Amino acid sequence: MSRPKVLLLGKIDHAHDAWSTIADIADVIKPKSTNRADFIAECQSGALDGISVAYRTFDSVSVTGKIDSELLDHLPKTIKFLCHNGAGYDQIDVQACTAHGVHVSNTPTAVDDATADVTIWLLIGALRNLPIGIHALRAGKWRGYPPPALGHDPQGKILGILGMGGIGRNVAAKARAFGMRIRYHNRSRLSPELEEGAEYVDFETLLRESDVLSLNLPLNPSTRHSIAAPQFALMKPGIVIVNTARGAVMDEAALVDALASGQVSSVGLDVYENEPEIHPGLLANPSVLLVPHMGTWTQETQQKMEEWTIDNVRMAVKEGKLKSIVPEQKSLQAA
Ligand SMILES: O=CC(=O)O
Repeated sequence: MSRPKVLLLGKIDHAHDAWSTIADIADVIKPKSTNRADFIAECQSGALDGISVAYRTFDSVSVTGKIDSELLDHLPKTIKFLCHNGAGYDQIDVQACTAHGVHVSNTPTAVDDATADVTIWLLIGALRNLPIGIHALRAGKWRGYPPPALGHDPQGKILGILGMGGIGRNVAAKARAFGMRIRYHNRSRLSPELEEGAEYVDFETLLRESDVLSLNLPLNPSTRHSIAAPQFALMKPGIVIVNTARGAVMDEAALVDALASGQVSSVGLDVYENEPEIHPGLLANPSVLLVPHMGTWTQETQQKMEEWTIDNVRMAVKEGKLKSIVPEQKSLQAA
């Protein structure tokens, strides 16, 4: 019997030992292409024929483009599993994968601590006006007393969390240590054990009453621009917003307007609507805290994410199922 074939889209940077175990159970194929047109031609040439499982990284989008219907039409019909290294899988059209019989996995839980840590860092930094101080110091404008804009303490403030999955709950746990009062909105209310005292509120109440809003929801067609001009208008004036989810869950141009009017006093952002481009209005604003998509950017977490993805590849090859199939496809896989 011929050996299973696994397609590697992107590269393994950390979990080399775990990846080497895949070579024991399957032939690994790496595409030669460096752009979508060539990749499609490579599929058409038959070079990838017979693959049943693919491992993909976030950066491999530069080779394949989005995993959409067009691409799936060109991939060999033998592909049944797509193992994505990352928590967010907005580069993948899951509906199209389902229609093509491809099951998709991501890396939940592996990213929770690192992403929540950066969320808290951005939250405290934005709340305390640290960017203004940092800019003043670097511009040689520090005269021995802090710049005039006073920050705010987190203690007693309402933190509204939009999206209470693993990352949202981890943010809540960490924010409690800073004395914040936690409220959340989610597609569905959590069990009391998962809520751990966080108060479930409707979306509008979350917007109207939060002092700080943390965006921790996945990006998909129904969450795109969840926060746009009408939502900014409902918010408590002077709110602080933190986004470590995906840029496009918020309308970046409307955010720039809300900052200019003072409706939003500051933001801490790890993600942007058109990465790696950043709206010039954000770059020009000294009171916003911006980092370049570094939520999971630690040695330990990158290693965990690769190992998690490799576990999915191994299960797909050996058992024909995934360790962490994405929620939209849960019903397609028997427990
Ligand atoms: O952005 C990081 C991830 O989706 O894992």
